[in-house]
Amino acid sequence: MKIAFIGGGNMASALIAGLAGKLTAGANIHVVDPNADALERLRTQYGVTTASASDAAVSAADVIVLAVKPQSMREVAAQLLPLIDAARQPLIVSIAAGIRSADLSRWLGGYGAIVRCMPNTPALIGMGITGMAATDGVSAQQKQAADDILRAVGPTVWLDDEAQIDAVTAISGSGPAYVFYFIEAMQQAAAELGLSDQQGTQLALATFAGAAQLATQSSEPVALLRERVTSKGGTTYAAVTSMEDSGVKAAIVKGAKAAAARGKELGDELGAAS
Ligand SMILES: NC(=O)C1=CN([C@@H]2O[C@H](COP(=O)(O)OP(=O)(O)OC[C@H]3O[C@@H](n4cnc5c(N)ncnc54)[C@H](OP(=O)(O)O)[C@@H]3O)[C@@H](O)[C@H]2O)C=CC1
Ligand SMILES: O=C(O)[C@@H]1CCC=N1
Repeated sequence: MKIAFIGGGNMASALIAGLAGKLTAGANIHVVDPNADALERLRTQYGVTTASASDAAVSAADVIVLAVKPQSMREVAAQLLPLIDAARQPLIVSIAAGIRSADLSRWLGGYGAIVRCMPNTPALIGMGITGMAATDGVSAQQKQAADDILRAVGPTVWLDDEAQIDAVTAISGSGPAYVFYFIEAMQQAAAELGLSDQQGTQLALATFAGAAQLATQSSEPVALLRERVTSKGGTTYAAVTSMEDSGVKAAIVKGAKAAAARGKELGDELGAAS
């Protein structure tokens, strides 16, 4: 399978790390990005081919992954339009937050074979997760190809309704940042309680990894696992009560909803701008 990436930034690099040499040889992956340094790094690390602008190798691809910022998608679609071989109908996979398939299709002259998806950066170590939605013009074979690509970096979750991608973005697309934010808070607390940076980081990271694995492997609800840590009148009770009093859970729910709303707003703004 020949795959072309338009945009070779953070998320494309994470996907390429999982794909190259696994699903397909690095030489079958072509990356287009204006940044020479980013392209040099991708060539050296994964053996991909590169170009500073869309070229014949993009036309020859079976799958074209659009991995540029949402604000660049319309311009990228215009650059891509003359290069798409309508007879071959390559699959277009968009990972951009907010951008709806209907708008992308319109920018590509009514193109039908589009899968919209929302991966996340743990893809870099093969531990991503991706929400996906296909348009009606996507063949079963193309849907399988999109699934193969994203499954190379973690599980995939297919959605019946593309609008749910904004919710996926709010939970797993942006989610790694919330987890890092919580880890940063744990690191700060460790330092303020007198532990060294190295100790605080080791304790916080192992606690996150252990708790996430325990929750993944357990058949019991996460709330019950939390209760098991929480002895009556003990330290955890003091911590969780203080966090509840500070509205931590409500703030996290509100934050995730803000991410979903921003996804929808991006779609409205950038789609309406066409
Ligand atoms: N980062 C994440 O965790 C996730 C991101 N996404 C989505 O992935 C997309 C990319 O995000 P991310 O990787 O973080 O962004 P980056 O800014 O890291 O990468 C985008 C890259 O595309 C380049 N670019 C801009 N215009 C063009 C063009 N016309 N042709 C080719 N390349 C171009 C940019 O160059 P320059 O910098 O010079 O403009 C940049 O190197 C976004 O739409 C985002 O919503 C989805 C899931 C998770
Ligand atoms: O912050 C963003 O807009 C992108 C989409 C999900 C993660 N990063």
